[in-house]
Amino acid sequence: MFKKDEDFFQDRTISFIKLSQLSLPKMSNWVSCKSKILLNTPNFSWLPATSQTVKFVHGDRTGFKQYGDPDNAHKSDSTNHRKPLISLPSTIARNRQYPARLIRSGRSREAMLQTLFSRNLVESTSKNFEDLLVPVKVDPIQMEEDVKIEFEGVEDVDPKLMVEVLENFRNKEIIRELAKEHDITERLFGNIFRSFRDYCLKSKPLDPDLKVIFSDIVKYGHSVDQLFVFFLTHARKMYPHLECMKELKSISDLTQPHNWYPLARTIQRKVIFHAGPTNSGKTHEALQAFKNAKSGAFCGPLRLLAAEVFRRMNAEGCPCDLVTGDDRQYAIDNMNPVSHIACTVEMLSSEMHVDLIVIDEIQMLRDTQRGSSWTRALLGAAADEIHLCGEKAAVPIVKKILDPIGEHVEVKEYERKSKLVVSTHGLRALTNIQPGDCIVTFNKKTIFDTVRKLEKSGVKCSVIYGDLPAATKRLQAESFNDPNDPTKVLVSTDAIGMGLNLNIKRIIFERLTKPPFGDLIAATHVKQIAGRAGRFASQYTEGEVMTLNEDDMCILRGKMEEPIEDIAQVGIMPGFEQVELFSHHLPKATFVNILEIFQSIATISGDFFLSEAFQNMLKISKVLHNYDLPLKTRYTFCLVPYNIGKSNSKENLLVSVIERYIGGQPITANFIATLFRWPLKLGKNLDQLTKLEDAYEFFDVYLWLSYRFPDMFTEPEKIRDMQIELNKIILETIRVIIFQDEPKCDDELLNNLLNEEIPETEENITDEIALEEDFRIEFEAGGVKETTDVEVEAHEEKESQETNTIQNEEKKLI
Ligand SMILES: Nc1ncnc2c1ncn2[C@@H]1O[C@H](COP(=O)(O)OP(=O)(O)OP(=O)(O)O)[C@@H](O)[C@H]1O
Repeated sequence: MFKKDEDFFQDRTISFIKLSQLSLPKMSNWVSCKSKILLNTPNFSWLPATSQTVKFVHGDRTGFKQYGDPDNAHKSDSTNHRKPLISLPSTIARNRQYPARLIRSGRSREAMLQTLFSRNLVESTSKNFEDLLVPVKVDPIQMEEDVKIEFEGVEDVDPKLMVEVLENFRNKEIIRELAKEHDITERLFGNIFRSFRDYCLKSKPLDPDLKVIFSDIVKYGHSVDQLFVFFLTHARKMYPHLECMKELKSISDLTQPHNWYPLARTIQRKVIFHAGPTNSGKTHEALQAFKNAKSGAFCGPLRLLAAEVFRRMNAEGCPCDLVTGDDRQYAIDNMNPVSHIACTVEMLSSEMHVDLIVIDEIQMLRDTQRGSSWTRALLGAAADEIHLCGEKAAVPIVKKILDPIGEHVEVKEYERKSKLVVSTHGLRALTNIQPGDCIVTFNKKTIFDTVRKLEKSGVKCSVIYGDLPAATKRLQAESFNDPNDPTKVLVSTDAIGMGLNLNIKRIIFERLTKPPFGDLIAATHVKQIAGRAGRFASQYTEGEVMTLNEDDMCILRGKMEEPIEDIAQVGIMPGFEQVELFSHHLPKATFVNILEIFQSIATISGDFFLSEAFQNMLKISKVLHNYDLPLKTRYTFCLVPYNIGKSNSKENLLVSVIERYIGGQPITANFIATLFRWPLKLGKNLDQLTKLEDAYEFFDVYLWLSYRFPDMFTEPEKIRDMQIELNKIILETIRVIIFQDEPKCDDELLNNLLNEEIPETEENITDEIALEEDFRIEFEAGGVKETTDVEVEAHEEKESQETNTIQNEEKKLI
């Protein structure tokens, strides 16, 4: 923002909704006439550098005239004596993913999350430590009359005096401090004291040592402090963890993860960081070193990428095996492993010493779900030479993490090999699509809507999105890449963002927001996706990036210019050894309890965060809670890459498999076929397609388990055959949906729920009218068109009906 702009805001204390580099004033500072949004300021010199892309319009109430040179717009304004009119970027205004009312009220994303938390839609992740401790009941002694005689000789103390003594004990400051030193927190102290008092007052007889202490305190004025030893013994019976708190804290100390990898710590590793933007040849360079090494491992972020390296290495005369969670392929055979492997990062063993290891897309360290796998690979890779490839933003954190080990990081910087330009305009209409275009959206329904429109006008498309089986993705990518294939356009989610080499000429963002909260996508993400255009050595050597809607171009420019912030924290996850040690110290605790206690007392330094994968592990551990399984088996099952989320059917599938496992019966392909009522039928809509994809995902889970429990998951080959069959069904279903059926998948439930009521203040209503106006510009296959007032009313009517439906759904849910 310009200096003068800051002054402007300081004068007027206006608050902002920050949209990347484009800062808009709070909606209350925009006023609307019926069909336009006016900026309620005397001038608009405040607009930030990216403002040249904001559409400046002025004129009458119905027309939208655009100034070619917005920098001079204020001059026009001064001559015209009219307030300037600005249309909001349509990503914000048109996109219902970003709840309009929240934008209008200036409420933050945090506020949205709070709403979700308060509705229990998002689970709170970590519990208070004390909430997790289940006290063991310590009952007062109740002995038979004849046994009591043995203890006679020590005088009974008057219970009233005992109460007094206990009260003094409880209220003494030094006692509290002593308790704290033994890890007895205030809250535990209260619980323990109540139980201890009951024990002292109700035990018949009270054990003689304790009786003597009470007697001495009452008769001879001894200090109540003498009770502490008995209190502590009682506390440790109630809360066994108090006896090993030091050990538990030390096991859950995650501040020095480099010490978890003894083999890597015996090697003086040479670390080379290939840093640069996408398509700068980083991976290519690292792969040259990989090929020339005597032995090596390549760790990629995706199965597809690992498989690509596996194929490429073998084709280039470097024998290489493939190891992913659910697949193994060999240059020779499984009895003769070769010295090079390509694997997914999760599969890298820290107990295998090789000459050289490549860790691709190292910036994934910051990923909330999978980041811990990169941290593990970075610290645990047992090789003489480590090659890291990724964004420059990861260099400082990598150096910081490796510093305590004394490892120096040599940084090699790269420039993008081919040109990538941000277009001067948006695509405006699907009719302007060209061969080599890739439309990127973040919603499956939009993918199919878009493909249907394109196919209707004779444009053949490939489709790629995250849930699509890897094999289907590969086939779709191959069709798009093949110059002899009629498929010329790709419609995809951000699933293309990493590693895949695709023959893309232009990346076209359908929108720049991402479900479920409708956040604007981060600059790093935008650049990563945009970088797929114009790959070096591909069919298109120059790439271009644009948005579908003209109005979103300003945001895109801002994102492409935004510097990428250095990574501040990386993911971390405890290993089996730590969980095992915990369970050794807390033999009576359940596995769920062990994980929860671990999470609550774990110490993590500022450079790390506990991976969200830990939450998934916790979720699966709750599903397995009632089943009797050895610790290691339970732990392995909990690591299964299966995001059960809130899906009952996914949970039931897992339970069926576990029950059979516990019953000692092998989990055969036949059993799986029965579970799914195989053969599966062709789907006709998005819901049915999702079910087919879920089935494919479960087959992947089977394959994953078959490598861990080969004696029980006995028929991986048959499952692979079923996957091939299922892949055909999925491809055919996609075709059916595109050509015949209307998708029936509703918009994200969460988004609907986010459109919660906000008090209808005058300010909000004004803003609402203003925003609705912007919905008038809608993208259609025929291009940008202006809507008439009648259409606007019809649109408003529809919106209001939708709101009622949403509110009814909300009520039902609540
Ligand atoms: N020196 C080179 N000679 C031939 N081809 C190259 C060379 N450098 C890069 N390439 C090719 O250019 C494409 C992009 O290179 P590469 O994948 O190494 O880039 P990158 O910087 O790792 O990008 P990303 O981070 O997006 O994966 C690949 O197809 C690669 O094979």
